[in-house]
Amino acid sequence: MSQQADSSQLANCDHIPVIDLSSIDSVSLEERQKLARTIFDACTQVGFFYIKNHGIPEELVNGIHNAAARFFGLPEEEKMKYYIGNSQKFRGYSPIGGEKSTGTEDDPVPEDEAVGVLSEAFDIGYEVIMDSSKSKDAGLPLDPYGLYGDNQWPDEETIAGFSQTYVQYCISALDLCRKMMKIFALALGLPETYFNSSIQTPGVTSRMMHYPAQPVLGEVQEGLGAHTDWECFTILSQGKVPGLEILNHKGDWIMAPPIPGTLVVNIADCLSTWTNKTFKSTIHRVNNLSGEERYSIPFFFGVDYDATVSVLDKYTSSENPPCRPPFKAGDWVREKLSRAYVGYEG
Ligand SMILES: O=C(O)CCC(=O)C(=O)O
Ligand SMILES: [Fe+2]
Repeated sequence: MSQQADSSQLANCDHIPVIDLSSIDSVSLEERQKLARTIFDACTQVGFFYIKNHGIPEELVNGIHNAAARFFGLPEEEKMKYYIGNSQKFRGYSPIGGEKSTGTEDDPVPEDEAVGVLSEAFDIGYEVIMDSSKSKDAGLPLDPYGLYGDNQWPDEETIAGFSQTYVQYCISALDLCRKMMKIFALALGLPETYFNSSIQTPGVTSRMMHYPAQPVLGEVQEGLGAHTDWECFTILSQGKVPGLEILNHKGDWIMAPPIPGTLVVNIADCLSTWTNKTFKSTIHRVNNLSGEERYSIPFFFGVDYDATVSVLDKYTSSENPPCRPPFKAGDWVREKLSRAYVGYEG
């Protein structure tokens, strides 16, 4: 992996910075620009950073972790009522071994060698009620990519308050993501509103994940194989148990252990593409060697599925042509999802 990955997928560091987001809402442009410069450095050197003072209330973070532990604690046949294979939009429960390591673009795992991962997941996608910028009766856009809607929520009798808890978390996370897109625009020397027209009905997904403890690195399946994320960026709440690692340019896996009061942000493929890979979409994986159960909640923020992701002119030159031709975000995400599960293509 480390030999083949291009440098835009490798962190150029030995540690992951912690960034204080207190000034994200500052009325002072100067303060916001200062924050944007710090974020630019983290995105171009590491592709990962912790955020503190991020504005997602602690009780929502604790609530979503409790909901995840309750969901994964259900008997297998109960969880399978929400099996992802019932959905044409990649929404629902994927059992242990149900997802496979697909590798990265530069180093894909061949289809016949892909191994099921040692984790189980429950996946949801964008709903209008998760979006504080929308009225309750706003509709979803036309969806040629088959990715909006159709969440399979467990009913109240199975887990009381589950969907409300998850939706509340998503509202708060989505608000934060919209603010982050403004700071990213500023960091790239663009107007803060640059991405606004592309995040009207953003391609948001989130999942709860459960990683059972694995005894020894390399002797059993990985919790989650080496990969990059596909959307614009991810906000990850990883509870109290370590397991996440990122790959650096020396080929070392750097631990990204939980830091109380913080969340982890990582840049993903679409935002990396916009910047002609100036922002790193860094390779990461999960191995839970802690001896404890690990739960995490990634929140993947993407642009509208119908938005075009296209390398910004300012990041190209005759020596540095666009890394990819323009593409629709929905095409990109659906293609990746269709390869991620064992025996299921959506
Ligand atoms: O569980 C984690 O810490 C990371 C999960 C992750 O990388 C993913 O779901 O893409
Ligand atoms: Fe990831």
